Amino acid sequence: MNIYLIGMPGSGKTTLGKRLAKTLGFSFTDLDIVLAEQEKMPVTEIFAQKGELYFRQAESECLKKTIQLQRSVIATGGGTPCFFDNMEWMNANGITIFLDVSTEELVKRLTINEDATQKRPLFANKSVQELRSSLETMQTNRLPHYEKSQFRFLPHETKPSFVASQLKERLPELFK
Ligand SMILES: Nc1ncnc2c1ncn2[C@@H]1O[C@H](COP(=O)(O)OP(=O)(O)OP(=O)(O)O)[C@@H](O)[C@H]1O
Ligand SMILES: O=C(O)C1=C[C@@H](O)[C@@H](O)[C@H](O)C1
Ligand SMILES: [Mg+2]
Repeated sequence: MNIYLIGMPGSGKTTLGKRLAKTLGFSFTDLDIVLAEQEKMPVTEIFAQKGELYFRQAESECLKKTIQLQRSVIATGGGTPCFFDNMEWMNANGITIFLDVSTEELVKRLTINEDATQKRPLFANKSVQELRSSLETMQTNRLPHYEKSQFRFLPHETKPSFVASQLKERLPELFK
């Protein structure tokens, strides 16, 4: 059984994912990294060279291959739950956790330094106002998908020990 972390870019999937994996004794997998390795180019390049449709199809295939993993905390891409049957598939095959972070908090996190903005292709080269506006639109469109997750945590609730205890309380059979 794998755990899928879901949420907007900057919502903390990688940060929590690595720590939660350690706490639970699971491995950690970053779907964007697996996809980049498979395609032999960074996700920014896949978008730029092959377009979004190609990216989304490859992403979905890559997601489904995670069925082969056991006991892994998987950070999904920000858009993963919003395409094809990905969200339903994750709910049917694993535990889904939505990291629910406000637009204002995302703006802060994504503008904290140049690196934070540039490494996220959907937001590079935007003013703070443009960034806020695209995050707002994106979040509104994506929320109906994210909300299908089985668990939802706000930023102050993402201490790995707390998340682990909530998972064990609701799904004790999985952690025996
Ligand atoms: N609970 C938290 N409270 C405050 N800051 C946080 C929290 N979790 C993560 N951060 C910070 O927010 C930023 C984004 O976190 P992270 O890279 O883990 O997000 P992500 O969801 O993996 O993003 P992406 O989808 O782009 O890979 C980092 O600077 C991280 O230190
Ligand atoms: O929010 C998104 O649509 C994306 C987020 C990243 O994790 C990558 O999966 C890619 O840059 C697309
Ligand atoms: Mg990440």
